[in-house]
Amino acid sequence: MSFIDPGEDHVLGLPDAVTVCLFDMDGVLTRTATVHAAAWKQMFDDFLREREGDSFTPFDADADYDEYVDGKRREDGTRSFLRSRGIELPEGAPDDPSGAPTIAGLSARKNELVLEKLHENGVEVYPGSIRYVRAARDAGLKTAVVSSSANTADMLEAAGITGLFDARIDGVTAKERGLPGKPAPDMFLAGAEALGVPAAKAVVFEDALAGVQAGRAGGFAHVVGVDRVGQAEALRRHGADVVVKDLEELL
Ligand SMILES: O=P(O)(O)OC[C@H]1O[C@@H](O)[C@H](O)[C@@H](O)[C@@H]1O
Repeated sequence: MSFIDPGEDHVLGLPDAVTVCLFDMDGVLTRTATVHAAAWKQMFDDFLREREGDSFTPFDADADYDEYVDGKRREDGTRSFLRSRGIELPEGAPDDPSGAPTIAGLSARKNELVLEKLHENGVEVYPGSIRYVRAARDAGLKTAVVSSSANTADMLEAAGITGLFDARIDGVTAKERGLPGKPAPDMFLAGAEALGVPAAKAVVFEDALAGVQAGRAGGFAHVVGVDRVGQAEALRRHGADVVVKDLEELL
């Protein structure tokens, strides 16, 4: 276990070997996990109502989101929640109409809803996280964003924080390179590789259960769980070495 003695002088709460920080985006850097959760709920509830009538059991934007959807690539999230309800749909094609009863169609509808909500409300950051990223860079560490979202580049741009990262591995690059999504470690490993280090020199910052699981599976030097929703124990169980409510706590 890589518990860090708070009495020792570790830079930014990290083991000495660490030279690279890999940050998840939604829920770690930006306040967008709740936007995703709301879009998933609207999409799944519309689908379930249509399929099962008004007595359907709604998608739980906390429990179902955390367990089946959070941190995963879009289509993986769609498949994973439907499977939890015993529903198997055809994969469909990328140009399926939004909302069509296929994995592609429902995933397209979810993205439409996310983009609508972000367009209305903009993208907010967690100021403590941004201070932490700046402090890491000032301390000479390299930084990357590793997010399952295919909207990562636009979100970073909308939040005005693109320039704070040396590399980006996201839902688009994962698809291009055929990388399996979180909880597989491949996206984080690609992030470390992009910055020229092995996993043993990199730290993962994650708020999603699938994300800390990916960090643990990749053999990273340290996995920091960021608990925004009161799931500290579950984050530890899935692989976090330490859990904080905000990265500010590590400054
Ligand atoms: O639909 P997008 O923007 O490609 O994002 C995919 C997933 O990206 C993850 O970062 C979020 O935790 C999920 O909620 C989201 O669904």
